[in-house]
Amino acid sequence: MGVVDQAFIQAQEHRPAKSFFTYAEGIPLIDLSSTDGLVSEIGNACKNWGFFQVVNHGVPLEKRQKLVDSSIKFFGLPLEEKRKIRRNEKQVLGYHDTEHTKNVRDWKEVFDFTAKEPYVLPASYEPHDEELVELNNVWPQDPPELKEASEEYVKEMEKLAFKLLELIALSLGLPANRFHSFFREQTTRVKLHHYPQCPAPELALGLGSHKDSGGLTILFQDEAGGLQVKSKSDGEWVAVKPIPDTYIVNVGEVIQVWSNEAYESVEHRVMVNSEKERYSIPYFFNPAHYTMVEPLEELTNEQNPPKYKAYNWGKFTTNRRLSNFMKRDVEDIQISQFKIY
Ligand SMILES: O=C(O)CCC(=O)C(=O)O
Ligand SMILES: [Fe+2]
Repeated sequence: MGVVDQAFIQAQEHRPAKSFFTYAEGIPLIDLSSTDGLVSEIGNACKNWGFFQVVNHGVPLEKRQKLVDSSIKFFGLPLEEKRKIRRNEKQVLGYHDTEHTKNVRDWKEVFDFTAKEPYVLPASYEPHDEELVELNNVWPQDPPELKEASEEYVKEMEKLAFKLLELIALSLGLPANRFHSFFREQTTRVKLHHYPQCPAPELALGLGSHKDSGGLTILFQDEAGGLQVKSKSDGEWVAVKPIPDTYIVNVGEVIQVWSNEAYESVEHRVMVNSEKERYSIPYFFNPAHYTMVEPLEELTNEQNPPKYKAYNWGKFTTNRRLSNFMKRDVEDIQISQFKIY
């Protein structure tokens, strides 16, 4: 064993280059308060990048700060304290410090909660098992304000999520509310992330390269930075510059499939830093568990036939969650398994 445990070591081709602090131009910054051309700006950003940042997003800064502050307090507790609300295979909400992405351990600790209680999911990913589970959030005793901060935060975030969803629908030439019914019941989740300083940032990643599998992700990252996105134009990793009071938005694989690949979900990862720790909070806006995800009829035709077979969102996410939780011998489930060639 070297400075960091073997479980964290990325294969050579996944190790981060040293270009951490060079922020490339490109990731669009969109002002949500503008009335002119907003829909086409969103459409272009989704098409060309799959990622964009938004300002004037409507989420009050103090609500976010309250959650960030309570998250810092929580992660500052001794490990035994945090492990009292430890997540497990069945209870997927709570604290977790051994998350894996593609079978390599991530240099981070997390606290997961659902935006809508109860969180309803299939009991297993086996296709014929119809049993469901209903989960509720588990809050730590300390800090006591974490629960309230989280509950207030998700109320604000939901407004932003629906606004973005409408803009995306319009940009695809659909009615603004085209996606709403999928989100009437949701499996929306939030993750508080803490990426501690890492003695070997050239060998490990805070979060390995992946695509988000759900609907939309709306991410807060603090000023430490570290998020990188794989550019669609040249395949290079581009760092997303932290800009105060903005959110980073990316389309997940569910939108990729609904849009029949008009919008693609893009790979991203998090680099760690030997000097600075980092906090981030992704909000994963996800449809109801029973949603059958498939290309929308309006967006397909004879020239552009559906590129995917329908799949069940709940089964998909339940399967994927298991790989995040532990190292498995099998590869993670991928939407490419539903691709029609
Ligand atoms: O921490 C971040 O900046 C990114 C988080 C992320 O990509 C994820 O949790 O899916
Ligand atoms: Fe992600």
